[in-house]
Amino acid sequence: MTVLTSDDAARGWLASQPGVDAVARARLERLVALLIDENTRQNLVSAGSLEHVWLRHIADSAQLLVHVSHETPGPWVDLGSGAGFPGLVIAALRPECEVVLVESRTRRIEWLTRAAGALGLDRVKVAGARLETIEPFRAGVISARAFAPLDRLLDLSARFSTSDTIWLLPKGRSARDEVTQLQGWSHTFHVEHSLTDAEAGVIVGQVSGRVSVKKGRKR
Ligand SMILES: C[S@@+](CC[C@H](N)C(=O)[O-])C[C@H]1O[C@@H](n2cnc3c(N)ncnc32)[C@H](O)[C@@H]1O
Repeated sequence: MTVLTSDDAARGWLASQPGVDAVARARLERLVALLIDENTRQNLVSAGSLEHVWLRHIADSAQLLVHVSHETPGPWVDLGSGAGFPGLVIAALRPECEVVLVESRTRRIEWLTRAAGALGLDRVKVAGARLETIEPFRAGVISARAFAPLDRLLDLSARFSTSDTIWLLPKGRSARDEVTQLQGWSHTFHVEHSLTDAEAGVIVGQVSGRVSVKKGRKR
């Protein structure tokens, strides 16, 4: 199991990924510079995490691409994008893919819009509203980092999912428990290990719909 433990290792890993050419790396460098600057004005990410920004935010986001193929159709919908993780990193690495960033806080909406513009990511759409109010559409991929527990995430966003939609959910240490305890959904979720944290997992899978849960049965 590979686990990256430093910014140097994270940058080396990124450079080795298919399709991550000099242009893509330059886009990520620019994103990091913009983030560090904006973080002096609003609290997008913790100051401590900026000391390891390539590991904690850039590689942590980019690792999701390992679980989809280049042909996986969009749009890629990132829920609760906040500072832009993972959504802006995905857009920077796959500029041809339509990426929808869902975010409700005004200053973060402004940041996401500005950053996407500065990076020339014209296939990024910032859906600046509460997720609950957004008209449903069919997502090719749904991602969400630090947004909501799995059961709530499904309740909020399954309306964007078809049985083909791939869900990619970086979940920290709770990943396995969240999948085990999930009830009421027919799904193929499993947990992949995180490349950036030995204790963390990424929930990967598809959802085919709700199922009824029988209550009160004892084995
Ligand atoms: C903890 S932050 C995580 C941000 C980012 N995904 C990351 O990992 O760095 C959660 C983000 O979700 C946004 N958010 C929370 N509830 C939301 C909702 N119902 N609709 C849209 N955005 C929401 C918050 O404003 C915040 O920016």
